[in-house]
Amino acid sequence: MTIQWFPGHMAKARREVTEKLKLVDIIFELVDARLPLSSRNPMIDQVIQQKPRLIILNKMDMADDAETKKWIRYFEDQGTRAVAINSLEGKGLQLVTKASKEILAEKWDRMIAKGIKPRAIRAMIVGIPNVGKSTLINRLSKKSLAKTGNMPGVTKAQQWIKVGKEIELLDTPGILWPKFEDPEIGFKLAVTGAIKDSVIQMQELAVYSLNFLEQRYPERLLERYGIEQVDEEIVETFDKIGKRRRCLTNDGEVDYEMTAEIIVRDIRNQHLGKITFDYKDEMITEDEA
Ligand SMILES: Nc1nc2c(ncn2[C@@H]2O[C@H](COP(=O)(O)OP(=O)(O)OP(=O)(O)O)[C@@H](O)[C@H]2O)c(=O)[nH]1
Repeated sequence: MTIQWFPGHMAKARREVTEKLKLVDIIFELVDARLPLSSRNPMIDQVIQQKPRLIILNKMDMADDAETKKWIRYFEDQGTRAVAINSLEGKGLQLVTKASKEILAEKWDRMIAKGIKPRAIRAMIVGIPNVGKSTLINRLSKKSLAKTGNMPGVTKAQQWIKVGKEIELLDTPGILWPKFEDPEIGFKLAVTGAIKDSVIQMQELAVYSLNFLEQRYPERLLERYGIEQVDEEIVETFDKIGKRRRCLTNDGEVDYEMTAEIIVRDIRNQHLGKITFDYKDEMITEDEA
């Protein structure tokens, strides 16, 4: 699957994030809990440099809980704090405040030791499209609608949202882009809805998804579609699902496009349960390779 991306947009987005970097104490890097690596911008480390960072695995309600735990451990082993939340329902938001305070505790202590009055922690959300940035900002701003004024000394007006007493969040997130060139990542982004369907080849995506489910969640696949076993050739399983779902053309042949759409929709609507598409073991093997 080839998906276009635009280096011009990428450079502009990067510039915007870099400009705002100096306004904040910490970056909230929002990722999709179903794709904790594939939904990251591959240049993120260079973009945010040494700025303290909290990785927020959003949409935890859609990801495999056991895998989410492993991912949090993975990031923390690498020296970056990580928390899992559900922005839609506002679950886990207190972890964001707690972790931010812990990450910045030493810096704040140093400020206090120098006689500087402690102030709210300033933060900015960055993440790829569709990862839930606006939902999180809305959710946090609902808790406290009061917005602070523009920051003095900043030419461009920045709106800050107060999150409790302890955090001030920039009201516009930084948008970064995923790594589109890798077809595997393209499929993962597509099946989780991060890429518009109009640029996706649905049948290819459904075949990728079936192969993935066969490897990782075979029992769910069999149960959902009432099939006894997955065939060696995934196309045959595809065929069976089409027949089961009565996705047929006027001549009684399986309508592959319709079947593909059903499979992808079922995954997105969680009819196959909570699924994580990035696996820590697979990623570690890649890293080590
Ligand atoms: N299930 C679930 N859905 C979520 C969660 N957070 C966001 N969403 C949904 O994900 C979709 C994208 O959310 P947005 O907040 O628009 O994402 P964004 O990162 O601001 O997207 P862009 O504006 O494209 O950059 C929406 O349909 C949200 O309702 C979550 O924690 N759980």
